[in-house]
Amino acid sequence: MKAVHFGAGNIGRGFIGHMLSASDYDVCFVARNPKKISLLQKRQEYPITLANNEQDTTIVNNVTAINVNEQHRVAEEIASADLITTAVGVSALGDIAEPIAKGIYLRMKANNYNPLHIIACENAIGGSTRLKKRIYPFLDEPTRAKAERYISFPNAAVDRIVPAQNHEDPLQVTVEPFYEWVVHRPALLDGFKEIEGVHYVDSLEPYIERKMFTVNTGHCVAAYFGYLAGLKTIRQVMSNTALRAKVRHVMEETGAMLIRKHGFNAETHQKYIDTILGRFANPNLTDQVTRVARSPLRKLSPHDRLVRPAMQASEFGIEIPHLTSAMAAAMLFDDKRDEEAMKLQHFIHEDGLSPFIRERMGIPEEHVLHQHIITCYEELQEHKVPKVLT
Ligand SMILES: NC(=O)c1ccc[n+]([C@@H]2O[C@H](COP(=O)([O-])OP(=O)(O)OC[C@H]3O[C@@H](n4cnc5c(N)ncnc54)[C@H](O)[C@@H]3O)[C@@H](O)[C@H]2O)c1
Ligand SMILES: O=P(O)(O)OC[C@@H](O)[C@@H](O)[C@H](O)[C@H](O)CO
Repeated sequence: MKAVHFGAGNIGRGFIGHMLSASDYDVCFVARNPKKISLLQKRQEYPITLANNEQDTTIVNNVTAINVNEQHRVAEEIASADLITTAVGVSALGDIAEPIAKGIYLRMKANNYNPLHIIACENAIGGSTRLKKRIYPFLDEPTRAKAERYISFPNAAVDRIVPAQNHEDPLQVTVEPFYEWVVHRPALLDGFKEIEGVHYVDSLEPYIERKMFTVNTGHCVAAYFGYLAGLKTIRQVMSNTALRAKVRHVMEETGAMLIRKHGFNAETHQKYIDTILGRFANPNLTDQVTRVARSPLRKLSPHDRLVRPAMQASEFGIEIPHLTSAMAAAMLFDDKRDEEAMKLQHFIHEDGLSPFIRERMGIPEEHVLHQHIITCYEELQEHKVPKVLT
């Protein structure tokens, strides 16, 4: 069985490539970095190290790579693949839509009607569906009709913390021991080769919302408050009693919403939160605050980890003072190396807070959260150091 994976970055090598290879898939990475591509082609394997006390290392094998710019080769790989996965960042899905469409066209022209599954492994709700919407406009009508029959786009949730890497070997990747990959089972076609360790579920929404609104909400809260406090790593943030409490409070607020919406058991959910706090504090993992805070416009967008749980909690009448202040903290993220942070600051500077909250976060003026966010923002701006630290 052959898998084509777009993006040979942290999660691509550190999680998806590893899982696929362990399930006897041959993995072809479609990548951009020429050095990594040439090393993957030459070695056909790379080491992955667990961030535990033993630093357990395994070798991921049966891998190779091609450059995304070699359009014909990419199309040929897709034409003969059984599975396509992506981990390029949700904002980059549009960039890989046309190459994938070209592969689908070639596949159908060659009358390859074996089932093909395309799974976006991004931090987004409905990531594979979004990718499908970007691919279809590149297909002509007959190819689209065949794609409807023989190609499926199961949505998924992926969870494993893989920080930015800094090894002598550019292919080596250190990952946390924990992992969870959940795939929407009803979207699987006959003939799908199951990936070992993946959890297949009939309804994905509870899983993706639980993951994004606990792990990712809590993570970015640690990052945005940590940034304001001048801290560099998530571990440092978690060592600060007040900041750790802040992260926990936010996860408990989103937890109240998730428990109400999905009927989760409160005790089990609390254990889930405790496990995540432990993962963030992992002494063997160094994760930069700026990586976790990256792309604040995406993180503050209406369907992402801050606004969506906040709006849903509001609908249930659940109070969310900590989550509200976290949104304000995100709006103060001004790392000059982050393109979205610069755009965010430019927008707020030129147009003001209220238009930003209305237009980019999708929270209208009349919504109770709108003014609360402004109040929190002004407080945080005035105190510079977050109040939780004083
Ligand atoms: N790192 C994590 O802890 C983690 C965990 C779960 C999910 N995710 C999600 O996985 C995705 C990737 O995150 P990451 O941390 O691995 O980032 P990353 O920057 O390490 O990897 C992304 C890779 O995609 C490549 N890429 C971008 N555009 C491309 C294109 N057009 N064609 C081919 N390759 C392209 C980049 O060169 C890079 O190597 C994101 O959606 C992220 O939210 C990350
Ligand atoms: O990848 P992002 O930018 O959506 O979010 C940053 C981190 O929170 C994220 O990468 C986590 O490490 C990961 O989602 C854990 O499963």
